[in-house]
Amino acid sequence: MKVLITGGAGFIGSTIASACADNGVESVILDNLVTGRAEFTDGHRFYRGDIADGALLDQIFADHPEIEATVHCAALIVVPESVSDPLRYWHANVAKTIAFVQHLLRNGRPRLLFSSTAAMYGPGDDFAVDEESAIEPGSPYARTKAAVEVMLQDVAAATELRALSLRYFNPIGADPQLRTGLQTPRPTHLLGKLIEASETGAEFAITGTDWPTRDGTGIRDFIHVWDLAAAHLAGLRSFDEVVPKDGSGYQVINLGTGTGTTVREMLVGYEQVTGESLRTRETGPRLGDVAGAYTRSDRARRLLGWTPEHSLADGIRDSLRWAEVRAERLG
Ligand SMILES: NC(=O)c1ccc[n+]([C@@H]2O[C@H](COP(=O)([O-])OP(=O)(O)OC[C@H]3O[C@@H](n4cnc5c(N)ncnc54)[C@H](O)[C@@H]3O)[C@@H](O)[C@H]2O)c1
Ligand SMILES: O=c1ccn([C@@H]2O[C@H](COP(=O)(O)OP(=O)(O)O[C@H]3O[C@H](CO)[C@@H](O)[C@H](O)[C@H]3O)[C@@H](O)[C@H]2O)c(=O)[nH]1
Repeated sequence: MKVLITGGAGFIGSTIASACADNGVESVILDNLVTGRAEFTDGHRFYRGDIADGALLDQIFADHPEIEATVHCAALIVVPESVSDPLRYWHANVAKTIAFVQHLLRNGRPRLLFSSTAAMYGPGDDFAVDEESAIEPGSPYARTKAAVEVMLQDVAAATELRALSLRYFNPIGADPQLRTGLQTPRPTHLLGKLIEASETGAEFAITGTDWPTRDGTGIRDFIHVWDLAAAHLAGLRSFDEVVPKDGSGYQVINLGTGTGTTVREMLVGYEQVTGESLRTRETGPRLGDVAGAYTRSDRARRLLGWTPEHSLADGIRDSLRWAEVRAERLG
């Protein structure tokens, strides 16, 4: 099998490409390198360019008529940036994805897996959400993802397009073989900040201690990126059963572990893995922060036959291993 991966030079897309390679699925990567790294495409066929470039897409499909499906990871993903520059996000994530879908249909490529986000769920009573839970995206970034989902559903109902939206919870870790990982040197997410605190000896700030969670701190569902990649492989292999030709042409699946982990629990987990004790301080929540969510859905298991195999400790360990080699790998 051969697949097109947009955003395959980024964190998640490159991990999916590695998982595909390990399982006999060939990847063709399309990425404009706005945040991605050319090094991450090593070993794969790589086209540097934009998802909205119709002539380039026609060329790719002419060069690779065997491409059976597309994994669409390309997007801008920084939440605060989406607040300060929403037009850039709507253009990059929505307008360009509309153009991209037009190019797919023109080239007769109806199968699409879309990288969506659990950040679009509204706050539930107990933080556990399934695919039918209320969609209340809290940022322009999450709204662009929700808008693309609605667009895909409409287009799938009227054309040959068939789309599977995969709503990721919070990815951590790296490819266990460390071929790729998170490319940013100064990540702002929880685990990145824990690693930074242990590297620099600075205090780790617990941002938000008044949420209605079991210990007052934010709660998330941390999913190992290698498990996420495995779910895409399962989605590619079972695509025609999961999104059958004779149905609505659209399906959505949560990709999380089903376990909620609070910030304090993550801190304890980190200290257990490293044997370190971090200095901490407590502050108010970050701008735009939410209490958080974890999945309670078994749809991924039922439809994809997929269950996550990596523990929280595995994710912490692989993030640490990648942090050690990142600079030397990326220069
Ligand atoms: N990382 C997360 O926490 C998270 C959570 C939920 C969903 N997602 C989604 O997963 C996908 C991948 O995220 P990531 O963490 O790997 O981000 P990333 O920034 O590492 O990867 C995105 C890739 O897309 C490329 N790209 C962006 N716009 C493009 C365009 N117009 N044409 C071609 N290439 C383009 C970038 O160069 C980059 O390589 C995104 O769609 C994101 O919204 C990520
Ligand atoms: O130094 C820190 C960093 C984070 N947190 C807390 O940790 C929790 C999780 O934060 P983070 O790891 O940033 O996850 P999210 O808030 O869910 O946001 C991330 O995950 C989203 C969904 O995957 C993406 O859309 C965002 O871009 C990405 O920042 C929150 O309660 C934060 O307040 C701290 O206490 N201290």
